[in-house]
Amino acid sequence: MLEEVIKSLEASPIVKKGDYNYFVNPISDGVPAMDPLLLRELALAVHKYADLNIDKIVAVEAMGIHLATALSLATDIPFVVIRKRQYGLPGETEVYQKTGYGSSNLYVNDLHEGEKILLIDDVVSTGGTLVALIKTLEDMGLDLKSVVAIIDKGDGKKIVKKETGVDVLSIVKLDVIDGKVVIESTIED
Ligand SMILES: O=P(O)(O)OC[C@H]1O[C@H](OP(=O)(O)OP(=O)(O)O)[C@H](O)[C@@H]1O
Ligand SMILES: Nc1nc2[nH]cnc2c(=O)[nH]1
Repeated sequence: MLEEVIKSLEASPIVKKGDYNYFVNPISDGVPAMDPLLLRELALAVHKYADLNIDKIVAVEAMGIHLATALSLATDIPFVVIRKRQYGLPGETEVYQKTGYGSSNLYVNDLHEGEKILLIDDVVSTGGTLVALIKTLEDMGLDLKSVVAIIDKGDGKKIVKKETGVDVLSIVKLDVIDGKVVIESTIED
């Protein structure tokens, strides 16, 4: 079921961001172009393995948005985006996000105490983004039924588990070794 996903990830070029080995892929960058077959494989895999007894899908800007959109169309569940833009709307919550190569603020809107959600992002790597978001969303009283990071890079998922106790659902586990993406396992193994 994940043939296109694996083929595409193994072909990812690596670029340096300082010391950080950053793979470039349609799933996580929209570059090169995303083959709809690949997007469909991802949506089907999340549909199959995630808890979809939820009120909302919650996407992290930018590269969670297309994933949330595909899942929303497949399930008829609405989605909301955690943005990098501040709106200043009532109840807006700011979250500081630090990755292996940068940082920014994220802004949570239209999520309310007691709602059941699925949080989705493309990659977990240092865990900085998901750890900060999980802590904030739990503090807000949200019920995180599933936390999805399509790609678990390095120790990403392990770090999130250690810092928050949450099991991230990932579809592919990979690492960058000697300048290449190496797939270590998939959810189908
Ligand atoms: O586990 P971490 O080290 O936090 O890395 C994961 C985060 O890095 C990327 O976001 P980025 O901030 O680069 O934004 P983008 O989605 O706009 O590309 C990715 O989309 C995740 O949100
Ligand atoms: N595309 C991409 N996104 C990331 N987010 C965190 N690490 C990475 C990476 O290596 N590549």
